[in-house]
Amino acid sequence: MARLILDGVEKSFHGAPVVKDLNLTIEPGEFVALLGPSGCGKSTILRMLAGFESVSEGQIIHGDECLSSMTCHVPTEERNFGMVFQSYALWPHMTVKENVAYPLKVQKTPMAERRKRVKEALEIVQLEEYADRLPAQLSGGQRQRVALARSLVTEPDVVLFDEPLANLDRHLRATMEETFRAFHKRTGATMVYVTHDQSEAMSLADKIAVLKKGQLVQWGTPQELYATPKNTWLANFIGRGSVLSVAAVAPQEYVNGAKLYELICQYSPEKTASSVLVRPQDIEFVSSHDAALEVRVYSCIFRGERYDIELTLNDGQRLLAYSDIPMTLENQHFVRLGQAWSLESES
Ligand SMILES: Nc1ncnc2c1ncn2[C@@H]1O[C@H](COP(=O)(O)OP(=O)(O)OP(=O)(O)O)[C@@H](O)[C@H]1O
Repeated sequence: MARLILDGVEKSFHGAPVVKDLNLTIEPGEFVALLGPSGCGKSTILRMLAGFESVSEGQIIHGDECLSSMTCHVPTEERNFGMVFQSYALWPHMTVKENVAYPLKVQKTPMAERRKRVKEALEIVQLEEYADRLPAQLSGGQRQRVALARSLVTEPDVVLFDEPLANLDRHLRATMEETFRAFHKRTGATMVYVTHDQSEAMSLADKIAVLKKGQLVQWGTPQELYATPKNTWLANFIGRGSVLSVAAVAPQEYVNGAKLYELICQYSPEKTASSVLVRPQDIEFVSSHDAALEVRVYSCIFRGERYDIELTLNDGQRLLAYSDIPMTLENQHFVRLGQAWSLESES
């Protein structure tokens, strides 16, 4: 197993850049998500990793081998990468076991070894009993598990996933996330997973590369992205919370409750302002007016385990808080904010 490095990778189509100066080092066995809105270049990056696309600049290195650069290009079939697509891409006329065996057939693996590996792969995705069925006789989740099994029979160093859960319903997605986690643990392969769903990326990946318009916005663990997002765009994209305009403060630092109270009170739209992220769990409803903000209830939504309360500050800004009990619209309350994270303005 080897490290996968994207070093200054760029991609342009007809002169229009879609991936810009991308630098990522993916450690062996890491589960990495490429996350971003539609059109940000995720699939293009995956296609360059797979070898379906060349790079316009920079290089992709795996271990000590150059996979792609201006001067080299290792073809897809020589990369030993597995691939799983949104559309499953199964052969409809082949049974489950024939589909799973297909990459081994192409590699001309001896029959006995082929049987053994197919059996093992079907075991990992818990589809042994379905080996003789055709894809049309399976559910969406089962078809995606066949695609998973097929991606791992060749014992790939890296498995690439392009929105593999996009066609499944919410319940099945949760089950499949479990399958992916188990699959990763069992195989230990490096995984690169494209998604536009932040909760999917957060729950599956060791590290996430968040992309916007072909550019890397932030690269870090899910916990880092949640706790210390770089800018206002990322703060709005990852997790739940409120971005507030406050009086000027240095970016990329935690602001404690007392300081935050001052910054909110000193804020005026005419002066230089900063943005801070306040997570709902850092908002406390209090009875004392002392160093507390006056708010009004704008909306109250039941979420099962709690209520989402949207509050309006005196200057009209909105703040999302949680409550165990419902609150009446327009009622006045006082809140104290425990802390906030200061953000860079969006570039
Ligand atoms: N072969 C191509 N020729 C020209 N433009 C392309 C080509 N492939 C992708 N693009 C453009 O590159 C940009 C990035 O596309 P890409 O499919 O990588 O985005 P994405 O983040 O995966 O989006 P989605 O989540 O919608 O699949 C888009 O503007 C797209 O139109």
